[in-house]
Amino acid sequence: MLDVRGVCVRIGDCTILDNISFTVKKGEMVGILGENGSGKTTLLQAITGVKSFQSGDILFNDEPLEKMKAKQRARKVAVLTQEPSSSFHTTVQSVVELGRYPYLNGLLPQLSKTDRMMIDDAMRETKVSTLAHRSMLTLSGGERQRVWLAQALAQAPELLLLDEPTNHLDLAHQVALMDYLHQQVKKNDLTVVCILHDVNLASLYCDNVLLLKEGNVQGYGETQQQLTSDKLRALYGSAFSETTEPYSGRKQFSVLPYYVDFR
Ligand SMILES: Nc1ncnc2c1ncn2[C@@H]1O[C@H](COP(=O)(O)OP(=O)(O)OP(=O)(O)O)[C@@H](O)[C@H]1O
Repeated sequence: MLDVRGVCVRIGDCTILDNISFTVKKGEMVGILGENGSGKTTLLQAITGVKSFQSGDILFNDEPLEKMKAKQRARKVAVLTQEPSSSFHTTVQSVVELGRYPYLNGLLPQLSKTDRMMIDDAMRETKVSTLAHRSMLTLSGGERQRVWLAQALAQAPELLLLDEPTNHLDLAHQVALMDYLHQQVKKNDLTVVCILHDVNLASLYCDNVLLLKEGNVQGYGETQQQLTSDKLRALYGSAFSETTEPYSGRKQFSVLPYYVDFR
């Protein structure tokens, strides 16, 4: 489905991404992990065409993404960025409705019954229906985050790219969001590529993880194989202890404070 081949991004003399390659299959959930400044957002921006890359290819179902027309691409790929602009006085309902824009045609486009149904579904799933008539300016950070997610879901993409989607969310909403995405991946074959700072959420939910360090791939593959305390130490420069979550059998990590002698 998504094939990133040898992508390099340079800004001035600086190499931000160096020869990045990985493949994501339909119906997979992939986490991108790495320290601040390692190039995670730049990679998502290269995939969405916001940032140009100097070499390499990014293919979606064997077609170069950058050659697709904007509307065609928006029907296939939706993006939830880290800080979507929200400094305007518009209602939650209108923001989510914009998710259907790639499907509208004509000079005076009208939402169809299907469009309305998809908007309602997305708002219900993200629990923002009761906020429909509120101005975006009056929402909390977590509520706003859920509205942007509703917009991305209303777009009904095949591939959903998320930059730190659990940012601003409390623990219950983080798990609810990840549960929902996981369900969409497993039941509806949605493909998700998701930047996460929470290694434990990545371990619980992602099929594969991509480990990025200073613009290079440190590892890519099955989550439980990639996530080890040694690899995390190399990735983040901090020590981690490892346990197994008894119900899912998945690894969980604690970052160790300096006063713990872990050697
Ligand atoms: N326009 C630019 N000019 C110069 N450097 C840039 C530019 N855009 C990004 N960078 C640098 O590229 C590097 C990667 O940035 P990026 O935002 O992709 O990191 P990230 O892994 O998403 O970080 P974070 O976890 O902090 O969000 C950083 O060092 C950043 O300062």
